[in-house]
Amino acid sequence: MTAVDETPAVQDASGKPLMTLDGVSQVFDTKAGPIRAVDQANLSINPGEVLCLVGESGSGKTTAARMAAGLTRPSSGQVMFDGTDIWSLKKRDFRDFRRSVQYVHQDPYASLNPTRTIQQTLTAPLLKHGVVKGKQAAAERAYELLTKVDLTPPENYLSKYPHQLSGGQRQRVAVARALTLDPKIIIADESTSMLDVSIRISVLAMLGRLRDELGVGFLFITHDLAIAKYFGWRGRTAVMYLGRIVEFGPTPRIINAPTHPYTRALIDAIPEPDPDLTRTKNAESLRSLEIPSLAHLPPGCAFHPRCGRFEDGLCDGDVPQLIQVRPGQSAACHVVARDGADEPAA
Ligand SMILES: Nc1ncnc2c1ncn2[C@@H]1O[C@H](COP(=O)(O)OP(=O)(O)OP(=O)(O)O)[C@@H](O)[C@H]1O
Repeated sequence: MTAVDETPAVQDASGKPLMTLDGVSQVFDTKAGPIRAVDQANLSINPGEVLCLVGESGSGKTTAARMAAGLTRPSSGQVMFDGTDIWSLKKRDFRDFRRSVQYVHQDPYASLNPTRTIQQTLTAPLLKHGVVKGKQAAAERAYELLTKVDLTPPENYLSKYPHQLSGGQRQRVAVARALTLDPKIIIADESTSMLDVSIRISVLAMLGRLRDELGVGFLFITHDLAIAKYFGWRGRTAVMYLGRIVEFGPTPRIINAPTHPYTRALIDAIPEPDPDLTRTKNAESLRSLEIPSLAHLPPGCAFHPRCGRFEDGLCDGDVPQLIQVRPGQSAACHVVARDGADEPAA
């Protein structure tokens, strides 16, 4: 088994991922002391690829996504886009980068301007960035975008305000707005978690269609592995725990053949088992349900106080490194590193 400094990436014909997070960390000063919300994360997104970031609340998903979007600057490490560190870009190039990477929030109600109609919401960025010339062309494009996100007939929506729409409709408008600037990557941050199940499924289906039709890459953030499975099956998934990536690999492997005890526990915790999800032979036993504070991380593996496979002296010593455990799949677990990963079921 070899240590991986960089998460192995499926690359495009040019051989380069579109975006990489290269050893990025984010430290926040809090009342309880400094916390590492993200600690030396390596991730890459290839053109048109879905990369899912999965973990419980507080694991650092949003913090990582905000760094990827250029909304916050990492405390250390680099965010590379098209081969360049985004924080070394000149102002105009940085603006272009921000256009290329669009963020869709969990709560569109908070991100859509309540005083703008849907038409104004969609035409403002088109006109501001000169994507189209003139109000008529902008209105036509807004019409097309609403059709793309299945808000039809568009004339029923263009003059409405966000509060006149349902949650699912607002989320579709937020996606349409993200599409106004022809992004190369969409960061979808728990973007369906506030929706009822049936609406969530229809919004996910719409996003999946856009993923396939537009060839846009996704950084797809969710606490729910079943949703990562649904949306990111052909992509890769990174599992985060307390600021660190603990397992990474092709989504089918993460779902059907997880190796890290934390990933296995997440799969066991899915309340209504998806019949396709292969359950680990024995449900992963946890010693504790309590998540440690980022301000007082346990020594060694941060998961060790909860882990059923904890070994005294092994797991509470050094921080485990993310190492390759199967081709394309890596995990940060001392026990898996020592014993090797089981062969996945055929
Ligand atoms: N600006 C900030 N200042 C201080 N602490 C922060 C800040 N932003 C996030 N944190 C802390 O960093 C940790 C990671 O937060 P983050 O929002 O990235 O996690 P998450 O996995 O996205 O969780 P959730 O699903 O609840 O959004 C949390 O402990 C959070 O309280």
